[in-house]
Amino acid sequence: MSAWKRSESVPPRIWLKENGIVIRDVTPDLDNFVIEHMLENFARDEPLNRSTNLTDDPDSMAALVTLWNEVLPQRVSLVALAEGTPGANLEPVGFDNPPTIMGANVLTICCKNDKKTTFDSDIVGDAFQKVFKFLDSINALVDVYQRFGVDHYVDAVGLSVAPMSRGKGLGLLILKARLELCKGLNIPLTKTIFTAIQSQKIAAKAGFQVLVEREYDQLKGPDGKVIFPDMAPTKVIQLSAKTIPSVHTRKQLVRAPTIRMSRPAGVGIIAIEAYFPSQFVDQTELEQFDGVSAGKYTVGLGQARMGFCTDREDVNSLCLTAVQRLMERNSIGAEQIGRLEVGTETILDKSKSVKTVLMQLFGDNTDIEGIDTTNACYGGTAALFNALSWVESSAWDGRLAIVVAADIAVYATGSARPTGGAGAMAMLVGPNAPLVIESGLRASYMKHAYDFYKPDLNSEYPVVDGKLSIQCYLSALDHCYQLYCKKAQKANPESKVQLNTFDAFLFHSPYCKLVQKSLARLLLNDYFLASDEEKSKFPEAFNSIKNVKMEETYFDRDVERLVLDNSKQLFEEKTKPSLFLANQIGNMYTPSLYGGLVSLLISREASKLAGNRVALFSYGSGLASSMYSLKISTDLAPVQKLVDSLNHVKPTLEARRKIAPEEFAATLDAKEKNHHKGTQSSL
Ligand SMILES: CC(=O)CC(=O)SCCNC(=O)CCNC(=O)[C@H](O)C(C)(C)COP(=O)(O)OP(=O)(O)OC[C@H]1O[C@@H](n2cnc3c(N)ncnc32)[C@H](O)[C@@H]1OP(=O)(O)O
Ligand SMILES: CC(=O)SCCNC(=O)CCNC(=O)[C@H](O)C(C)(C)COP(=O)(O)OP(=O)(O)OC[C@H]1O[C@@H](n2cnc3c(N)ncnc32)[C@H](O)[C@@H]1OP(=O)(O)O
Repeated sequence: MSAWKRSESVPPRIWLKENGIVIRDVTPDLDNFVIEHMLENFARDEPLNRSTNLTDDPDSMAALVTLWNEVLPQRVSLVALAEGTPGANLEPVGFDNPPTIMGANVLTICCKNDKKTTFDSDIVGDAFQKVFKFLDSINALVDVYQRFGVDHYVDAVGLSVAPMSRGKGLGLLILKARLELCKGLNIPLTKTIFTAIQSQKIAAKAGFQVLVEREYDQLKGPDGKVIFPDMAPTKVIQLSAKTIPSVHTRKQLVRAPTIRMSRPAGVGIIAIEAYFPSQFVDQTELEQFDGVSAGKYTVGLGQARMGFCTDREDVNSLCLTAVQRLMERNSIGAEQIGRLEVGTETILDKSKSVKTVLMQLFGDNTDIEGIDTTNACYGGTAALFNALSWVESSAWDGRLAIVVAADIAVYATGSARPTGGAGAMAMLVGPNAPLVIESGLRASYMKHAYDFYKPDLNSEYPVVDGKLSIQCYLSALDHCYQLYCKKAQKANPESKVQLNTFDAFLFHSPYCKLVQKSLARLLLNDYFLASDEEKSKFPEAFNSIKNVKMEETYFDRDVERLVLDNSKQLFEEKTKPSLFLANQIGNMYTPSLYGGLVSLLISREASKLAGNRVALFSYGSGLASSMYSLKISTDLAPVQKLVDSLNHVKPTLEARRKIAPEEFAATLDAKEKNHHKGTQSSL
């Protein structure tokens, strides 16, 4: 039997929950129940067993029990239970509260250096021996270690669905759960000999590739007789395998020297949840109400609607809703979370963190690291970086992390008021993610500045120097982009990073017009970073800016117009789709950049997102900024799942209530009057 051992840092878990069915690990308390189920169903109905009348042979039945008893302690087998029945919530089962098993898949890990399995000949019955030897001969037809460049994989020692539950897609669900288990345990491949027509059909649906196929009626023994007669309706036996795309195989690891063996693979964002208030003010109506020229907010700032909170919501409630919905939508149990990070600049309490408020959602699981992180709009990114570092660290225990960025952005009356907003974005972080954060590629720029700050703790409103804030933002962008390009070039001298390197460029969005100017600013950077030969490929008009100094161009109208005109197409393709929520909700502060990510994900079909490389720029006044990048998985299924989980965003946004500017202003006045005057308990 294999020497492989499941790490104790991956506790027993539910791998899939769908249609009222839970597919979970087989824990020791379930072993005997699973064996009983397998004896009653698999031993009787599996075609080879049926053909050899295995159930009539007590020795063969005993051999099966021995086999299952040997592999179950590896703790990779799966059992399907109905939600709400004993064991479905991972609670222990016993003879007082026995589980009702709907299906099971006994699984084992095979390692390259394993000794060949042998069984005590005393207990090997004729039927078992016949089946076992035959399966061994099929296995010998292909060396999966060599073929897939792996040194271990998951194999099956019996798949069964109880007769009452057959014909409802449960077998496929079990195979899908097996793929989740492989991902969770970092196993790059699963292989199985599918002996029945039903299991061959579900294997094809789960994405298994047939490696070997033999027709039963052509398989004859030395006596010329068919070895397994009466196999109808099954005609063939298939040996099939499926690689787990987000788990790196040894071959892939050799090709990518930057990935250390000890790191979990594909660390990034697994799922994301968007929450925003259910009312908004229309920016055209706000222009009229504020008495400014028509178009100032809608064209000048590029904003259509601004979401805002009434006094029924605060940052705690925004975060509670976003985190709870993230967990529910993705069937994540409280026990699966080991770190929770909050990024916010909306301070309700000078000591108690929002994170501790969120602990109400985690029941008995009090072993959750993380706390709040604050620096203007940058806190969400700092929180994400913390979570990623934890997953890649020696402290990681195999559980997932949640990062939530949430803020209520409100300004005093005046030119900044139309640049408010509110919302929360919660992200599930872990290995084998569909959005993998690129490792070793981050550039930060941090500096002391008073462009936007909140010195008055009795007021929700910031003090803001509008012009300085724009200059700080654009200067931080220049520094981060240039450093990112430099670091990327150092890591890979053969490829130069430019705007065209990325399929999408996402920015923190204080207002959409600044983001358009920011993308244009990157074109200016590309020009200044270009060699003379590359510069000659830019439009001739760029010659006029050959000798200007970057730091003198923040408010230079001619330079701005030149780069804006020449980056229009790039903006439409790479950035505009990510401004959907920013345009409809406004500046959410910490969630703004992650609202950009959600907007990108809902802007096109999953097939057009798969494989995309995305750059992200995060900025928080004061100032802290970073540029980093992520790669969307080329495996369509997890990307599709992520995109599907965001189907609610557009309809929810459309269902918001429009509030007249008068009522919006009155709401903000009331909030201003009552700010920090309430009791200690959150609404
Ligand atoms: C807060 C953060 O999230 C951190 C950051 O990123 S800081 C960087 C951004 N800063 C902020 O968001 C701070 C808060 N907001 C503010 O202070 C202000 O809203 C602001 C500075 C952004 C704008 O203030 P303002 O005084 O209204 O600017 P103003 O220059 O008159 O108008 C803005 C734009 O609308 C245009 N405009 C004005 N009236 C217009 C009209 N009727 N039709 C079309 N456009 C019009 C202006 O030409 C200007 O465009 P350009 O920038 O291309 O010249
Ligand atoms: C790894 C191994 O152990 S391989 C051996 C598999 N295990 C066994 O044979 C044990 C006994 N059998 C079982 O427990 C179950 O039949 C399982 C686990 C194989 C499959 O269970 P379920 O998920 O309920 O399968 P279900 O009855 O829905 O059939 C799967 C597919 O086969 C098709 N199918 C069912 N019976 C037949 C048949 N007689 N002829 C052709 N196709 C059939 C079904 O239509 C379905 O295809 P569809 O989804 O395209 O409609």
